[in-house]
Amino acid sequence: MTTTGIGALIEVSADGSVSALMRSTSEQWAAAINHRFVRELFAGTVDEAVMRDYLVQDYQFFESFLSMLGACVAHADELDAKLRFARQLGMLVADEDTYFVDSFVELGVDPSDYLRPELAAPTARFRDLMDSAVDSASYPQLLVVLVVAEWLYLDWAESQEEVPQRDVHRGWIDLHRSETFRGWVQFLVYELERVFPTENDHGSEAEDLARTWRRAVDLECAFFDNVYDD
Ligand SMILES: Cc1ncc(C[n+]2csc(CCO)c2C)c(N)n1
Repeated sequence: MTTTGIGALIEVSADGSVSALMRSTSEQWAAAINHRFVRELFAGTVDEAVMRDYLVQDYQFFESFLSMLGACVAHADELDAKLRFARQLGMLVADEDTYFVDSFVELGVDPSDYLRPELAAPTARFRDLMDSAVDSASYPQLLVVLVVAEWLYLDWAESQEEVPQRDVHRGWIDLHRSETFRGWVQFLVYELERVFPTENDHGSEAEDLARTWRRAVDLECAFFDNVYDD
């Protein structure tokens, strides 16, 4: 076992499939975890409208994300894994949803503004990608999207020590950098390595998964870029 450079908090086998996926997107990954939004979040200087916009769009992302976890309860190939996904769903309802709702109050965003907003293009594309993974009923496809979305967030949240003062900023960082969150990401990575199809048996399935991986990393960058675009 060894670690890669970026994503070093998580153990991956150096000659495994996940390591190869990681290498294929190292530049885009680095661009995402060092994004202006991340730097301003740590500094506590994110413009109020940018923070509002980001969280409103991310709440829409969150909805499809929950569907993916539900699909993993349905399609994981082992009982232990199903139980792990079910526990994560329960935790998200308690912690993540509470953060969103409290933050919308702090930022003065009404339910009418955050429940059915117009989707930005990256949000719509991300939702399409997640909804396709759900429709595929394929555990590896679901895992690829989950690993990118969760590992990349762990990576940026652990990238700096000092946290900002305000709840809305600090809370978003803290949600993604606990020991528990790291354990969850490690679980996802082990699962993806375990079920990843071997080239010989399923060459085209492996290519499909690699495509999904690259698309997810690109969309993470686009999701951050979008809040500065208008
Ligand atoms: C665009 C975007 N990508 C990834 C995440 C990460 N994420 C989604 S749900 C969740 C809860 C933890 O299991 C986390 C960390 C995000 N929020 N927004």
